[in-house]
Amino acid sequence: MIPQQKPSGMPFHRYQPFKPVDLPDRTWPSKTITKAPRWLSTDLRDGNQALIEPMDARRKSEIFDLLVRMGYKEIEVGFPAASQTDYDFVRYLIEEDRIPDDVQISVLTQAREELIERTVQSLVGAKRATVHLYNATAPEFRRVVFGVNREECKGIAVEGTRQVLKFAEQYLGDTEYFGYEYSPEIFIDTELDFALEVCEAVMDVYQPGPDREIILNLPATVERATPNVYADQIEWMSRNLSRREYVCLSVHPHNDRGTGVASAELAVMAGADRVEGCLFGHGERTGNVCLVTLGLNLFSQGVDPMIDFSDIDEIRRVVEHCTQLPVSPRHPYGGDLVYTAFSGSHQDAIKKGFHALEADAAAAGVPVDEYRWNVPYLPIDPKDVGRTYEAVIRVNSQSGKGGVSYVLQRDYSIDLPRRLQIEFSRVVQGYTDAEGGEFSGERIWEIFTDTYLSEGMVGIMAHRSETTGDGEYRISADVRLRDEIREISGTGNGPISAFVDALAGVGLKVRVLDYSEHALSEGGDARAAAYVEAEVDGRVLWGVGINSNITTASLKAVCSAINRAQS
Ligand SMILES: CC(=O)SCCNC(=O)CCNC(=O)[C@H](O)C(C)(C)COP(=O)(O)OP(=O)(O)OC[C@H]1O[C@@H](n2cnc3c(N)ncnc32)[C@H](O)[C@@H]1OP(=O)(O)O
Ligand SMILES: CC(C)C(=O)C(=O)O
Ligand SMILES: [Mg+2]
Repeated sequence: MIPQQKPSGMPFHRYQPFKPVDLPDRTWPSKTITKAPRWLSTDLRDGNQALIEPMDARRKSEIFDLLVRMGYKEIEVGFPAASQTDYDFVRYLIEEDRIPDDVQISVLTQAREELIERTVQSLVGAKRATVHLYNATAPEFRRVVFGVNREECKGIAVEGTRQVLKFAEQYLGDTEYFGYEYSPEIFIDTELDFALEVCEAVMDVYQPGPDREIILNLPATVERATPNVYADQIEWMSRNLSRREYVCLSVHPHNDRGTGVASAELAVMAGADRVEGCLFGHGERTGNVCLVTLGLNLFSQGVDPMIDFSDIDEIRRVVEHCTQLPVSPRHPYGGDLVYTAFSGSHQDAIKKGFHALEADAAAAGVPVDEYRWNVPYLPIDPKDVGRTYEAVIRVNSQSGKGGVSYVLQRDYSIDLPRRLQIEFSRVVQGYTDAEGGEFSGERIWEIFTDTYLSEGMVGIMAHRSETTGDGEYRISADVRLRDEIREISGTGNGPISAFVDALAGVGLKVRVLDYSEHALSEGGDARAAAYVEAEVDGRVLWGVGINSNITTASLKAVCSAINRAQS
């Protein structure tokens, strides 16, 4: 019988399900995103307001420069009426001419006259600037926070918009492009007809038109619904707003349910033109939607994100430094572990995938870096975001032969035959089980040399050989047998069989089952690795020899197999 789950005893009755939107002819589910939306980074505002230690001017400046370098063209730089630091930072950007001509900065304000005036004043001298005004419109906020009815709530937005225009006219005559953004905060919980009514009233004041767009930003201030509901809300607004061609419909998802990225993506499918978020998802509580994830999700679908993520570690370094918060090792695209496989079956598939990619690219005559990416378990090529392949395969107790042999090949050019891979991976498994944790390339090499290359009962000191007229191979060799040096000789059809014959003369019985070899390096000091699978005393095991002389390497491999049989 299937085990039965039991009631948790948790007070779930205190919560209500989110009401779906009645939109049976919704179109977004069959849409595909084919181009990047407009992005706005609010790292310096929403991101900053949620930090344990808000950024000082130097840190803000670092983030601003990073965003500009990455290609963000719309950047919310602060809440100037909040603090002197925020105000001064906006002034610094303008007065020190730090804002490129093609970057639109924006600043946020509550709909309160004195705050609006100070906010607009902070922008004096800016070539391009947007004032972003917000007021909460959801029923609970109208009732509890503001104590207003619908009409009064709409009045706050309308009056705030008038004041923005008044102060913009008073202070921003020299601004080449003045933009206006309005957010009905808590849009996600606002009755759709009311959100529409407020937005229309704001537009009636602002009068958007050709070359006078209005940004209507519809935030999931606290993400409370599944992403499909948010998408329905956005499609509904997009269909019902008047003057739609002059409206830039913007979304601002937070991540309370952990579905901020899905919400943003479905919202774009539903008609949103613009997305607000933060690098690595900083922002209030669980954060704003992550701009890195959104951008690289597009990239992974063959769509240009219009943002440069090619040095993801540098982006992460700056963000971690400025926010003083770490990025999770599991964070999509940027975390330390996201291009890493520890587990055996993943490593095996990745290793095969890399080989197939190289072979397919070569067959197509295309450089591998340009060839269509298709490697199991790796949604994008780590190199495309500036990572190397070094950290892709890492070894612990979950790893299999693929991982262990990949590391040996990558770090030491050792290309183990398949059955030796299996044998050695069991050896490594014994250590990982016993010691736990991750095993570095050096540690694996140490185990490899201890297992196959260390001295044992028998060792080869020197050898001489000749081929007779009838093709027979004769060898005489000086071997160390326990503590004695012995000269032994034998014949065969090659060095290995002749050596095996010679060993039989001193009572060491070996039957060679398989043999392979390869060069380890190129040039004058080239060394070779030889691998011998042998039956010794009824046991089948592998031996390895490494030497600059390939014959010596193969004789060492035979000795290695014998020594292993003694252990
Ligand atoms: C969803 C968001 O992220 S919104 C952005 C939130 N960010 C911030 O708040 C950071 C910056 N804010 C601040 O530094 C401060 O709030 C300040 C300086 C702007 C204002 O501070 P204070 O004047 O002390 O007001 P406080 O922050 O307590 O705001 C509450 C008052 O403003 C009103 N209010 C809040 N938001 C708004 C708004 N968007 N429009 C109009 N009034 C508002 C409240 O109803 C309340 O009024 P009351 O005092 O009459 O009850
Ligand atoms: C000010 C608004 C846009 C906001 O940050 C939110 O609603 O989350
Ligand atoms: Mg927000």
